[in-house]
Amino acid sequence: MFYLASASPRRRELLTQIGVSFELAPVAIDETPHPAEAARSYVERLAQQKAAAALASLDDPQAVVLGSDTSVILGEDILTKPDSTADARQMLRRLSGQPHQVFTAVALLSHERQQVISVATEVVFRALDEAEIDAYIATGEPMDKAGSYGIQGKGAILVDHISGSYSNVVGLPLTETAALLKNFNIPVWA
Ligand SMILES: Cc1cn([C@H]2C[C@H](O)[C@@H](COP(=O)(O)OP(=O)(O)OP(=O)(O)O)O2)c(=O)[nH]c1=O
Repeated sequence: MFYLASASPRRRELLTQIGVSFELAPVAIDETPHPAEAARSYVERLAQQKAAAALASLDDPQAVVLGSDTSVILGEDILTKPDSTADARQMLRRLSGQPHQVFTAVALLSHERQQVISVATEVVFRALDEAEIDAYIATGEPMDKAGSYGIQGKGAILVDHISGSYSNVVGLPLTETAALLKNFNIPVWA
């Protein structure tokens, strides 16, 4: 059986989009970055930990589990989900007019083996004014999303352009995920 170790509605929708069948096995882990932890190491560690926690909670020797993590990287800083509207405002101010990177890691684990990959997409916001930032926060959309925006929702209005995988920004890089699933004999396009 194939399990998605995620509470993210985006990841459910993205996997369903490419015709993958799965059961949900969401987990909660500590998402605090280690001191001076590099972005790629951070997202790969969390994806692996989410998948490992789900695998350990399942009574299924045949289980294959997918864990994933998405973070926004601005310079040296890792922007995760905001913990308040003030935090969201601060992140959106910093992202205004700036190129940044979105990293998503995907870990596939079974009791026999594991593979972890990560993908980076560059996103460039146009310059935002305070009124726009406030109006966007008032929609409620930023609060459960890394970097305080959702490119697939109303946040699309903030984005000037991207370079790289779009689905990676939303929460799962589909091309690379399909390749990983193939390695574990999980069918896509079903
Ligand atoms: C940048 C960006 C992030 N996101 C979302 C994807 C992720 O759900 C979320 C980042 O938080 P994550 O910790 O990666 O995921 P999650 O807590 O939502 O779910 P789980 O850990 O159970 O898998 O931000 C968007 O939906 N759109 C975007 O444009």
